[in-house]
Amino acid sequence: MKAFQLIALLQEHDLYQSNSLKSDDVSFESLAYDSRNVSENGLFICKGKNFSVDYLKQAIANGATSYLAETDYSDVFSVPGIIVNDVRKAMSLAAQLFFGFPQNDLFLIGYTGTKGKTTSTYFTHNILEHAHPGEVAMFSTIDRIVGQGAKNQFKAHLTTAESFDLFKEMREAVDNGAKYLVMEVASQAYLLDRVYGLQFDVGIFLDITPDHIGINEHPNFANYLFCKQQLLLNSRNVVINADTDHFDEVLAAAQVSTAPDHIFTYGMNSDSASVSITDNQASLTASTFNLVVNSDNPMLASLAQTYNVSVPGDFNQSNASAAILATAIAGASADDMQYGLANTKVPGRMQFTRTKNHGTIYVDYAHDWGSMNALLGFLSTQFPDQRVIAVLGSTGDKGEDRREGFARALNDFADVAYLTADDPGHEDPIKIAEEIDSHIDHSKVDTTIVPKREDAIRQAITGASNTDLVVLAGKGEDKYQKVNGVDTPYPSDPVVAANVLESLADEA
Ligand SMILES: CC(=O)N[C@H]1[C@@H](OP(=O)(O)OP(=O)(O)OC[C@H]2O[C@@H](n3ccc(=O)[nH]c3=O)[C@H](O)[C@@H]2O)O[C@H](CO)[C@@H](O)[C@@H]1O[C@H](C)C(=O)N[C@@H](C)C(=O)N[C@H](CCC(=O)O)C(=O)O
Ligand SMILES: Nc1ncnc2c1ncn2[C@@H]1O[C@H](COP(=O)(O)OP(=O)(O)OP(=O)(O)O)[C@@H](O)[C@H]1O
Repeated sequence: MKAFQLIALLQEHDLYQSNSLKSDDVSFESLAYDSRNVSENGLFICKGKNFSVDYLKQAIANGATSYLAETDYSDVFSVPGIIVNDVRKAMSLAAQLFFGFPQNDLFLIGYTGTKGKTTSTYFTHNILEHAHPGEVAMFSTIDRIVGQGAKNQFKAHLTTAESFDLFKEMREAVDNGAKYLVMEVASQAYLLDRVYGLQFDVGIFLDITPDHIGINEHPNFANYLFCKQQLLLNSRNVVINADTDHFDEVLAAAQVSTAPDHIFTYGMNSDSASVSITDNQASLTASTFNLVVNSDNPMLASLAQTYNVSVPGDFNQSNASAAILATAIAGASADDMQYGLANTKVPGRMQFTRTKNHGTIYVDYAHDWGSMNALLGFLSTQFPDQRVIAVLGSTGDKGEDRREGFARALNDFADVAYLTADDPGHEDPIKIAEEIDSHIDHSKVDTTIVPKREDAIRQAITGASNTDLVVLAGKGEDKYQKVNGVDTPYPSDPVVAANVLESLADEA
């Protein structure tokens, strides 16, 4: 990457301020935002609220020959700098340039929403993989897929990676033959300019409920909604859930930059949506629905079919419909969609085990009011004769208002609750459980506080009869508990449940 190319790009975006390079013809052979990862002849990016000049010092010692920053450090270091007025935006552009604009070789699908991003991303990946085997990359909260084989699949650190990592992984995917990329776009991605300058072929808005508001996240709900809407403003085609809260505002935001024939909507029994979900039938382990096409757009005509979804929950029919529209725009057939939806499992999302004597056990990632309400509401309304037994906690150090929300969902839909630890952080898990408990209506919910999660799961499963629905909520397949700033090893909910069933001689 030549310095003059970067400077020209920064100027185009009104980000450039000055430089102290001897010549703008110099090249950089590496780029890094972490001083520990700098290599020879590198450009080091100084960013972040915890940034310290010591990192720049270390970067120089490790081979940085220049830096990109909002602050001019020429009175401290002799190494020259490129000074900009917004280093996060500049980092995204530098990464795109350094990795050769990999997005230009990809059909790019992005999902935003408080809930359903990971599930819809998995659905989309599997539909497109059926249509184009080996050509579909996926960046989800759980994992990244940048090519074939185990070496090209790895765990994710963030839902949406820092721009540098994002474009690096995109480059790897393109070099491995990817032509499609489906990714989750967290609201923080726009808050922190991780996807600055990126144009999506399809941007999908799944839903919004208050969450992710607080220190290190969004200052208020208006900012959370604003950031989510940015995906629509940066997408050529837009798909919106007609049943989402704030639908009118979301649609109005999309209409600012997208022509009406590139805006698609879906909803439950909604005549005004482009496609509507009808005749939905749910079992404990799967569901089926029909899609009715209300639009005269010929691209949608073949979507009027029956679809089977192998991840239970009526909310997953909504996620499936989003994936159907997104992949239709990408050129997939109804056959690809039917195959993909019927053959997708999502780790830690509505993962179920049917036992012989202790009911059906669900491991699910629900960890805020919106998801808990959808999950418990689905089970208790669809299967009103079966008891719902929930095991849950609430994370420490953040989202305190989730605690009251969990109690509300339990009051509305649960019969029995075991309140326990879920990433307590620097807080006492018993105090968190007591806070949830203080909002519970004990005439409706039989509640027990059990500090250790393994014990809570054991008690819940042991006490369940063969018609009960046992929900282990919040941690999915996580193999750790965050305690006092440390990821403390934890076997994971599915493993704990399997061990309990083994000891009860009640494996499915
Ligand atoms: C608030 C926030 O998003 N912070 C992210 C951000 O931190 P930051 O830019 O403030 O960086 P920092 O941690 O203050 O460090 C300053 C800089 O010094 C560098 N450094 C640090 C140490 C050193 O020795 N040398 C060095 O150069 C760091 O690499 C960094 O560039 O950049 C870091 C990586 O560069 C991220 O790890 C970090 O995510 C934190 C861990 C986080 O938890 N973020 C959450 C809120 C988040 O982004 N969540 C979303 C949404 C999830 C959802 O929808 O559910 C996500 O996309 O995951
Ligand atoms: N459309 C939906 N509406 C409400 N709840 C949902 C929906 N889809 C999934 N859920 C619930 O939310 C949980 C998380 O789902 P998923 O991982 O797909 O969403 P996400 O947006 O990636 O979540 P997060 O941001 O918490 O990682 C599920 O385990 C389920 O309980």
